[in-house]
Amino acid sequence: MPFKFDVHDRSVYREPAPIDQDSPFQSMMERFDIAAEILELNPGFYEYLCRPARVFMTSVPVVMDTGHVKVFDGIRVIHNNVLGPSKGGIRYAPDVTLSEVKALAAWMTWKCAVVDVPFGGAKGGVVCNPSEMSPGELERLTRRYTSDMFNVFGPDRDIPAPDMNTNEQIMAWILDTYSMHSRRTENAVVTGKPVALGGSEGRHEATGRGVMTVTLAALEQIDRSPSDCTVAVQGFGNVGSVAAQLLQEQGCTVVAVSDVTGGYYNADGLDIPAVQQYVKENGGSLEDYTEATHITNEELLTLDVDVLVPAAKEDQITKSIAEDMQARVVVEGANGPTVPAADDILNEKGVLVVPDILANAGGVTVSYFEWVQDRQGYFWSLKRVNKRLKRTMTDAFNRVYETAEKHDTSLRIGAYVVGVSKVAEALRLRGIYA
Ligand SMILES: NC(=O)C1=CN([C@@H]2O[C@H](COP(=O)(O)OP(=O)(O)OC[C@H]3O[C@@H](n4cnc5c(N)ncnc54)[C@H](OP(=O)(O)O)[C@@H]3O)[C@@H](O)[C@H]2O)C=CC1
Ligand SMILES: O=C(O)CCC(=O)C(=O)O
Repeated sequence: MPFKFDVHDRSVYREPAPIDQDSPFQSMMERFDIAAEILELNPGFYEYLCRPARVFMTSVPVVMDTGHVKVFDGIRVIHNNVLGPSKGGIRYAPDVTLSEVKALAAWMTWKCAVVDVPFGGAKGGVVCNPSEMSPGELERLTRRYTSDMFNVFGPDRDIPAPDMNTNEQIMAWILDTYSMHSRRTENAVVTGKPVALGGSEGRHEATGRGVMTVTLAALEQIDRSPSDCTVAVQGFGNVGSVAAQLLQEQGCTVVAVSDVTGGYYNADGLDIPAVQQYVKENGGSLEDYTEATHITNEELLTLDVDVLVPAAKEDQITKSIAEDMQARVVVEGANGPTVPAADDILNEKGVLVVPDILANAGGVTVSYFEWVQDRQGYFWSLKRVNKRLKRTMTDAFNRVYETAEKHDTSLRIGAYVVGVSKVAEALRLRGIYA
C-alpha cells in the first residue's frame, strides 16, 4: 500500500533513528531524505535504510618495525545487503571516522543500485597513516585486520576493494590471509587485486574511465565538445590521475591537477603522462613539479574551467567554494566531495553536477565484473571489460538523467531516487520478517 509520508515528521517513529549530526553521514542523509520524500518511502523502510545493517569494530594490534606493538582502530560497516553481498572499498587514513565509513557504506548501497549491479553497500576503514608505515607494517596491519574480519568478509557475504591509500598489493594480502583461514584459495573475496591473482583487466583504470564516460555524456547534454573544454582535477591518485589522462586522450585540455601538496596549473594544458611519470619518480607526490604554477587546492576548485573533477575526498566543495566556483560541469570522482549547502548554490548557478554515486561507479562496476570472472574461472579481455563498462555507465547516466527530468530535480537527487527506489523495491519483495 502506498504510504503518504513527511520525512521531516519524525514522530511517526517509536524510536528516533540514530542519525549522526556531523558530516559526512549527515550529508548522505540530507539527500536521502529528499529522495525518500519524492518516493513517499514507507517510514519503516526509511528507518531501516537510514541505519547501517551491521557495524564491526576491531582493535588491530601490529608489531611495528621497532618491535613495539601499536594498536589501530579497524572498522567495517555493512549498510545494506538486500540486493546481494555487500561491496565496498577499505580506506587507510589518519582521519577515518565511524561517521565517514557509515556514509561511505550507504553511498555504496545507492551506487550499486544506480549502476544495477547485484551488490549491497559496505565500506571499511583503518585509522592509520600509511605514509609513515613501512611495507612490512602495512602488510601486518592488513593481515590482522583481515583475520579480525574473517567472519564478515566472504565471496557471498561482503567483498572489499581498494579506496584511498589502499591498492592492488593490499588486496593481494587480504586475498592471501582470507584464503589461509579458509584453507582454500578464495579469489572472489576481494576485488581490485593484481591480474595475476584473478584481478580483472581494466579494474585499475575503471573508476577514472567511468568518470571520463559520464563527463562526455554530460558535455553532450550541454552541446559541448571535449576538444573545446578545459578541465581541473583535484586529487592525483587512482581516480584523479586516470580521469585526467583519459579526458586528455578525449581531447580535453587538462589545465590543473592537485594532491595534498597543492594544485599545479598550466593554462596551456599539462602533459598528463609526463605528470604521471614525475609522480612515479617523486615518491608518489606532485611536490615541486616545475612545468606548472603552484596554486592551492581551493584555487584549483574555483578555476575558470569548463569541467571540474573533485577526485580527492569528502567535503571539499563547501558553501563558500561553491559561491566562487566557475566550472560549468562538476563530475564527482570522489565520494561526497560536495556538502549539501553547496548543492543549492550550484543548482542556482546552473552547474551540471554528475553526482558521486553515478560518476565514480565505474570502479564497483568492474569490481562486479571481476567477481563474476573469479566465480566463473574464466577471464575477459580488456576490450570486453571496457565495452561493458561503457555500456553500464552510459545506461546509468541516461536512467539518472531521465529520472531527474521526470521529478524536475538535480542529477544528484535523480540518482538517489533511482538507487533508493531499487533497494526499497527489493526490500518490499523480500519482506523483513525473521
Ligand atoms: N579507488 C577507487 O576505485 C574508487 C575511489 N573512489 C573515491 O575517489 C576518491 C579518491 O580515491 P583514490 O583515487 O582511490 O585514492 P588515492 O589514495 O589513490 O588518491 C587520493 C588522492 O587525493 C589526494 N588528496 C588526499 N587528500 C587531499 C586533500 N585534502 N586535498 C587535495 N588532495 C588530496 C591524494 O594526495 P596525496 O597522494 O598527496 O596524499 C591523492 O592524490 C575517494 O573519495 C574515494 O573514496 C570512488 C570510487 C572508487
Ligand atoms: O570496487 C568496489 O568494490 C568499491 C569501490 C569503492 O569503494 C567505491 O566505489 O567507493
